[in-house]
Amino acid sequence: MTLLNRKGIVIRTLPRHEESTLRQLATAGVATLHEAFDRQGLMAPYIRPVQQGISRAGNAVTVLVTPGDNWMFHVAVEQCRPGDILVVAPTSPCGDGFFGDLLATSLQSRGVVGLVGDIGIRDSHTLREMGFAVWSRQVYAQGTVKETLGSVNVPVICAGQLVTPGDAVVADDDGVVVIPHAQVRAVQAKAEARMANEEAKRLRMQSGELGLDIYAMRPRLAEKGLRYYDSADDVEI
Ligand SMILES: O=C([O-])CC(=O)C(=O)O
Ligand SMILES: [Mg+2]
Repeated sequence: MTLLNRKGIVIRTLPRHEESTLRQLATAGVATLHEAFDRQGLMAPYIRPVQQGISRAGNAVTVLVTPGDNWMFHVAVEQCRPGDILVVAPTSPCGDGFFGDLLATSLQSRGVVGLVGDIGIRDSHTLREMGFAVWSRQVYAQGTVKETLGSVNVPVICAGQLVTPGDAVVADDDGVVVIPHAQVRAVQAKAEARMANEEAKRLRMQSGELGLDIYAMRPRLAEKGLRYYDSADDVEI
């Protein structure tokens, strides 16, 4: 029986990754991991960072919230450990300001590396100042209440992606990617190979070599019918 979007539940345990794995994932970054994961795993592009230049990877602690109600954040904080990242999904679309610097302070004190949510957040200036990394659908000061149960650590759909507690969630300036726990090792290996390959290409491009030649693109472009002319006058009408 799936617990997807079931309310009124807190699961106390989740599978977690080694600190070194999370560090490597954060270094690889969202674009590389998405490619290494067969171009899967990306949350919708409306999820944006409130800061710039920060890359984070963590074990997903999921929070299912009712629109306009941030009660479950306080329940979630207690379940968090160092290296976790909070992933928040409302049961139906809501951009209220569920989260701000006070909750961030609480999460930071437990070693949580950031928050990703299909929600609104507030206190964005203070969040940047305190270095707590946040990715959200919008910044909106609208306050929320504490009346309705949601859940902590049940599977949720966040900005188009299924997130199961313990999945690796990686976020940077390019967006957010979710890698299911069991696939992290394989994706990480592919990402390492891809980074080595890109580094070799980067060196060749730095020295002025053309992508056209590095990738041997000329025959395929010709096959598709691409033609070169010395001047516009030479193009037959
Ligand atoms: O407390 C709230 O409702 C959200 C907030 O602004 C904070 O965490 O600072
Ligand atoms: Mg606040």
